[in-house]
Amino acid sequence: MNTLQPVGADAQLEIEVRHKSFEASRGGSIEVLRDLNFAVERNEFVCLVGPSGCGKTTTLRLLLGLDHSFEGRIKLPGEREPRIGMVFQEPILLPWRTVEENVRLGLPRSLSGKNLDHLFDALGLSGMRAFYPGELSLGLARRAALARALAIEPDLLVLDEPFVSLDEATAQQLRYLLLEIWSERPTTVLMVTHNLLEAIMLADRIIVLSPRPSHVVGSFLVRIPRQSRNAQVCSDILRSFHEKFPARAAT
Ligand SMILES: Nc1ncnc2c1ncn2[C@@H]1O[C@H](COP(=O)(O)OP(=O)(O)OP(=O)(O)O)[C@@H](O)[C@H]1O
Repeated sequence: MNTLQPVGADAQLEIEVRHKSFEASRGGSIEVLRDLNFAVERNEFVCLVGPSGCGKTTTLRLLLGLDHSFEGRIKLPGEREPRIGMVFQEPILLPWRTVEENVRLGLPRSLSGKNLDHLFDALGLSGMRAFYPGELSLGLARRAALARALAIEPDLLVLDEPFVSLDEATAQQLRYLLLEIWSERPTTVLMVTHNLLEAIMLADRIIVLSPRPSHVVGSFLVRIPRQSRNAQVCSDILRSFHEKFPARAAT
């Protein structure tokens, strides 16, 4: 059984899943996770990568409390009820509410009067606060979903391929925006991605999962400061990543 990945004493998030399976449609069960153990430090940005179908989204669903049928333990940040911001592949916005209303809906009472000018501005949404989701491109809808996740000042940000199926220029712009906002107010982030270069650009650490039943194969620390991670540096880091995870790097 592999142990928790060491992250120091300040672990904010601890995942210890002994076993998680689903009923298979043709009978029997599919074991998805077995002894999946890792921790994420306070304000650490961690990307989770692994082969398709290995259980990344399942892991996020367990930690979000959307699925309770598993053996193990999950420790979330904070002593009070943690505030968790989440962005999934599909930006789930209420179509009958404006962008601003969608963002404000999620605010806890203590932040209900919050001035959101800076956030909308930083995400390039200032002119679209009164728009309805149906009037937004996918890229803008993703920005609105990010705004909603960040507005609550989350203790934990959970991102499931938030930039997938965007054109590369839009995706890159959103990655920069995310980093800019996150640098102003760092928080603990767990993000699933298939894009290793994206993980290298954003993460402090990349956790690599095995095929099903999934466990942690290892971690890759991205030690170079983010401001120095230009295209050449990222491709050098990618080479080191592939050297460390030759076969398992496929995502
Ligand atoms: N509700 C469910 N019922 C049955 N099987 C499920 C259910 N949800 C997920 N699975 C199965 O569990 C496995 C893991 O799914 P999951 O979506 O977590 O993988 P993933 O690593 O996020 O995949 P991808 O990278 O392709 O998005 C898959 O084989 C999937 O078919």
